[in-house]
Amino acid sequence: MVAIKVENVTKSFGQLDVLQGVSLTVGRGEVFTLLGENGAGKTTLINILTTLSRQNSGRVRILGLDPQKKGNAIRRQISLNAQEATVDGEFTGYQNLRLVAKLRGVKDVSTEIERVARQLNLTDFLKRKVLTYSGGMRRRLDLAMSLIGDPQIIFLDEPTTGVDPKNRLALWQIITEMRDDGKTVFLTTQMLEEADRLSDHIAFINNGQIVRYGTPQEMKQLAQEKFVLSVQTEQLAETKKVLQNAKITFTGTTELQIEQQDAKRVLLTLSKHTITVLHFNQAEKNLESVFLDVTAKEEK
Ligand SMILES: Nc1ncnc2c1ncn2[C@@H]1O[C@H](COP(=O)(O)OP(=O)(O)OP(=O)(O)O)[C@@H](O)[C@H]1O
Repeated sequence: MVAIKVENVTKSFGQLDVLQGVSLTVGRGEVFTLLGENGAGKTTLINILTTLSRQNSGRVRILGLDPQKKGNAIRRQISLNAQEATVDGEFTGYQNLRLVAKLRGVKDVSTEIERVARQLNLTDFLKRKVLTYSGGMRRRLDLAMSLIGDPQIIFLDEPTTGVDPKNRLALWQIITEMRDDGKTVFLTTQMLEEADRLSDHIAFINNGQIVRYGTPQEMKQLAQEKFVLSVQTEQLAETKKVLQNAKITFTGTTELQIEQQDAKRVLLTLSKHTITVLHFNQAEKNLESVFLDVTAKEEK
């Protein structure tokens, strides 16, 4: 079952072509993560999917519905947790939740508030003004507001930005529970570890297009093979010079990352210069290397 279908969507702001033919499909009940550099167009796409903005061309379906024609029906079934927390500091947690519950037309408001407050561990704080909440508590309240009214798709735009590691782990747990509960979660994040841990599928957006798509495992397999070289500290400066002279590219400062195709040449060159190699191992593949590969290739 498909929750979100996007086909060839374009969006420009004046001369700026932000989305240049984006296509993607998100299945029901999955956590889907959109990754991309700052300004890549993630929020622009979320705004289109959540009926806040319209594409210039292309086709969008949310739960089979066209946002341009069935905006109200879609808004009843989705929620958006935008980058800035939308909670009102002068209200108590309970009042914030009640406001959203009323706006969403929830029938049994207090039962619904109890349900989401329990889910997000907020029950003890509901009577306090939000002004007195810590940042992490505000974020949890903000997430609780997204769960009111039992939406089928939850859009989370960088939900853990500015959240400390302990609360981040708690939010990750909540996102996993949302998925286990059958919800579809559309996530954007700058944190590659977050994408890796939570997602069923990941898409990279670059230059207005989806340039990679797959499971976290598949994405990591796409990373280029690299080798990590370490030499004695006193030979490090000389090693770098020797590699530069041999026109072998590397990254890193103490441990040097080398492209797979240069591996043999590195060992030959270093042995000619009697440089002692301490380690020369295959680098661990992670999402960061895919991200850097993608952006570097596009820049080239
Ligand atoms: N309403 C607008 N008018 C003009 N330009 C806009 C508008 N909204 C977004 N942009 C531009 O479109 C580009 C994409 O912005 P968007 O907010 O979608 O990026 P993003 O991937 O969400 O970035 P970030 O990771 O920094 O949140 C940026 O260059 C931004 O300045």
